[in-house]
Amino acid sequence: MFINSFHSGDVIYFRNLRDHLVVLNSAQAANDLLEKQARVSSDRPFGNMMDKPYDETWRQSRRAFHQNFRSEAMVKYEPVQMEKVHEFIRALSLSPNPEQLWSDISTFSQGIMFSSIYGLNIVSKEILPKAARLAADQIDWNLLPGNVSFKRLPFIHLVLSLMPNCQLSRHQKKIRETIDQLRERPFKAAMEAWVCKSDSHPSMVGELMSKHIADGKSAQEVESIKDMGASALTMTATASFFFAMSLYPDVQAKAREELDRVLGPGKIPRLSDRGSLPYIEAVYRELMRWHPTVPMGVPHQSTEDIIYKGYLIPKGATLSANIWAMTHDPEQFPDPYRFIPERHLRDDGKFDNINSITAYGFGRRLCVGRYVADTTLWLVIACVLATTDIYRDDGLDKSEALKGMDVEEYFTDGGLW
Ligand code: HEM
Repeated sequence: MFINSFHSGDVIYFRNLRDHLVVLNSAQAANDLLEKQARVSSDRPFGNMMDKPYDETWRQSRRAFHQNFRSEAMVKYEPVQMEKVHEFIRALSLSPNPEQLWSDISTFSQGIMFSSIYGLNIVSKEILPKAARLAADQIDWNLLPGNVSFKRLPFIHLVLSLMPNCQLSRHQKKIRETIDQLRERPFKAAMEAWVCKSDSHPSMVGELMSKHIADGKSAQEVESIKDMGASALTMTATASFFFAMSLYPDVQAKAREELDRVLGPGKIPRLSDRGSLPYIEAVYRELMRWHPTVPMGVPHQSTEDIIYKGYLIPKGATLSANIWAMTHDPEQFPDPYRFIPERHLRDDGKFDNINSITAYGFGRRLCVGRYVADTTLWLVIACVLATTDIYRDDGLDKSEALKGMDVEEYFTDGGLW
């Protein structure tokens, strides 16, 4: 039986134009459908900015990306990460005003990704940060269930090309231009820099190119990693961190106490200090829970009919994991709207593996950049807390900052901007 809409507690189904849309509201449903049924739920629906089909090209690029950015490979990027974090802290201390902060956060997040993926040292404080901000807006819009359903209408591309000035056509054009700025141009620049041997950082493009020259086989791998830039997400997470710290001065104070006690005052933390700084780790985990960067996940698509709890989820259905609902489940996280790092501290002093951080998604499509995002965010949190006092600049007493304030107003449906 196929029905037009159903709601089975943690799973919602509805139809938009020709799209079958399924929203998974619990970790259990996401686990049942995206992990256990990964063989038939790992495609991507056509039309959003991350719509790589589940095929051999995806497998190649995922393998290449994983080899370069798996947990054990992270150590080679630490010098670049530290250099960029230091630049960022210097920029904060030189121009500590809120307007400049957004630009510094964008430049920093882009800087790390462009160094480690492309081996490029970006100097522009204008074009790329602006493009990353635009991408964040567009990812926002693209990832909400149903927002790209119009792309499945027959002849829609022809119709849009005949109406270049309608709002939808202009929006699509803007997306193409942003992708060009963030993906194609840096890739070309990286290729040229590699040919000129001017690249001094270890980088993914550099390594793949060397491999390509050595075995003559991986040109397609090199080409395919163009799609692998998602630094807008690190950028929005970093911005959320500053926002959270401005609201929770008590968390800042506890974090600073731990840093001073364990490392000594004035010492800048390194990744090797991570295991001895549980409160900083808990701040990072809470940041990923409190405002997950992609609250509705990146949609998956079923490649076969799936029967779930007696309902038919048809082949081609879009499956969106409602990460927001999962990380705000009051049964699992009491008082879920408050930023409480202590909820992640356990008696045995251990933390779950980062693969279990819900914000990084599910199954075979789990964020492939999670280790680079994880180490970058940890470093920025630890280093900023060790050197910078973050507070609201609106004359409010720090302890009064939260009273009567609607925190959610500061966020869009998808990300932060
Ligand atoms: C705060 C940082 C980040 C968060 C919260 C995040 C989250 C996510 C999520 C939720 C997905 C979709 C998973 C799914 O389909 O279930 C994803 C996919 C992906 N992420 Fe991330 N991400 C972050 C940073 C990054 C970075 C820095 C990179 C690149 C260096 C990256 C590269 C990717 C790629 C390429 C995919 C698509 C994987 C695929 O389709 O196979 N991400 N990410």
